Amino acid sequence: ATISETWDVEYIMWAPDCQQRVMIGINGRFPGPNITARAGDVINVTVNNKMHTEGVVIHWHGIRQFGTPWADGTASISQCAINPGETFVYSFVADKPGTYFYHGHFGMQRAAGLYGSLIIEDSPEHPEPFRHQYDGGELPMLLLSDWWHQNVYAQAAGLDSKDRHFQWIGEPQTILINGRGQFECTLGPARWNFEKAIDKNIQTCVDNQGSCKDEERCLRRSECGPYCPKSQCAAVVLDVRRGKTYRLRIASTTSLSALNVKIQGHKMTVVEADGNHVEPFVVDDIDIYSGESYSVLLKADQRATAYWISVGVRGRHPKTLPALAILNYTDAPPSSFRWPTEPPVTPAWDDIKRSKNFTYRIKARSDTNEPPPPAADRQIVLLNTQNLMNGHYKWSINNVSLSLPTTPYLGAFRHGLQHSAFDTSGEPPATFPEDYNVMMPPVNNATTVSSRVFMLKHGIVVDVVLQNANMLKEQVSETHPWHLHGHDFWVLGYGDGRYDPLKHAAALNTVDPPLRNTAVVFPHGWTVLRFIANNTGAWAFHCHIEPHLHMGMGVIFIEGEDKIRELDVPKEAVACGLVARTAAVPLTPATPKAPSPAP
Ligand SMILES: O=C1O[C@H]([C@@H](O)CO)C(O)=C1O
Repeated sequence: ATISETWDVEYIMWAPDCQQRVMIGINGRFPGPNITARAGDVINVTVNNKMHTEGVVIHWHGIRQFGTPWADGTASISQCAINPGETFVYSFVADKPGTYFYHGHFGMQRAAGLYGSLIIEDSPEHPEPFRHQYDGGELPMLLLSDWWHQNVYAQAAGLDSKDRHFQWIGEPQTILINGRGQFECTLGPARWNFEKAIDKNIQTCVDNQGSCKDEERCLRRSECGPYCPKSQCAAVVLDVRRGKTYRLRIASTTSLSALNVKIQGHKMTVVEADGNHVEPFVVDDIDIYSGESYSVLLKADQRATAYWISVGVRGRHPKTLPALAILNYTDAPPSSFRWPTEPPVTPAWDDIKRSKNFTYRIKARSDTNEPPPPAADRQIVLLNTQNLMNGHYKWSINNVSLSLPTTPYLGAFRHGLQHSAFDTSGEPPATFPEDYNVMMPPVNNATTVSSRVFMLKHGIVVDVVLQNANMLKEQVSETHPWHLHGHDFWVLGYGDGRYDPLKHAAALNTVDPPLRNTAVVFPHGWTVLRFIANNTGAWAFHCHIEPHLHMGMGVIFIEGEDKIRELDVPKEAVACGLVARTAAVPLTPATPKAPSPAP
């Protein structure tokens, strides 16, 4: 089947946390439309850029884009930003079942609200082994994000400013669940919604479109600031029936925050991560980093009443209240209703040991496991450091901070213009000095910026060692979730301190490592990944923290250079910069070739 959507991307006034701001919406709403497809379907999304003053692209996070690298939606990498007033059609195959989302990938547009959920259901050709284990069906997916009152243009300007004018974005004002949160208000609006959930006689003040029907009544009911006029911030309610088991999809598109999801009185069985099956394991709560997704099985096996779902910040000193949603047993007799006491408390933000325990437990599912190739053809070591360049804060990889060219890499390689489009003086470094101490601030904190790329021969097996380090300040190192475009990778292992192949290589897991598209590197630690470079294209690999990518925390892989020259890249994907001015070969017509299935 073919799923077709037409989207107008535009600035909208919206109140995601009960306070109205300008956001980037799709078809007049935030978050954008939910897309549901079946594995093997073709998804066509026509994007009209209705913003007057900036370009836009949409990235389909977790979709590998085999044969359609120009549809990956990364500005300056896989395509030109769609100009104001212009249209671009994304057409790609929903290659495998799983929990995904989409988001803007130009500037900091994701943090401005440009995102939505993308669910790919299984099919006879791509069955999910746990599909018969949830007799209650699926609950609405929870897409988690964080929200700032300062707009992203101010955030970017602050990050770009020099010396003492540098402004870090700080902690978010509000955590959002499906684009809804309650600023500085833990229980008010959530509690109102809670009453509504357990007593269907209390009429909602919100119509199906999310606008206000009865402003006055809702204002009276609100316990925490003006609520109903901003009914866009009403808490999410998940309805269940006692005795049934449900599938709950959870994904995080946060700009910064690592989160933890805890459902009062209930355990969860983790079965899927980033569209891959994991060996089922039972938890009280789950950690989720930006860029990750999970499916959990949830059995409604408690007393029939209503329960809180808390989403709290981990990994950074929180200044943000946990977000709340409600798990509501619809078969609760009114007489059995009891206010849940307090929402459950998510684990301490700095209990890194607990975070590691959770992450280390994730393994490939034993009955569908496809282990990685036993060895790699190439190893790339990526040291992550915070640096200063002429007074500007940067994040660097082996002392090189990524700066994107104006001509997208894919277009430059397709048309043989790479030597004029960006720095082809060689690859960026694939290692760092022996004597670098990852436990200490950099001795020399200067860095360089560059648009250089790693060139990967088609089909080779690549190992990446992500090496974390101390920041500019002593005794501080942060967690970074790294996301790879165009691929899943096997996560072979994690460890503390500096990765030493002599000591650690033998202990890497090549038996049942999980396949993922996002993996964290813990403070002062390392993570080793393996992937097969079998997808011709230009792919970003970067920290999924929006301000960190903005500050240069990423690298580019060019795969199958000669095969890129043969790709039928649609003209409108890359007709900007040098390609528009000097394309040496004729641009192919605007009709994209039908996307090909995964190899
Ligand atoms: O890039 C970052 O900058 C700040 C801080 O190091 C400087 O204010 C922070 O926490 C980051 O992750």
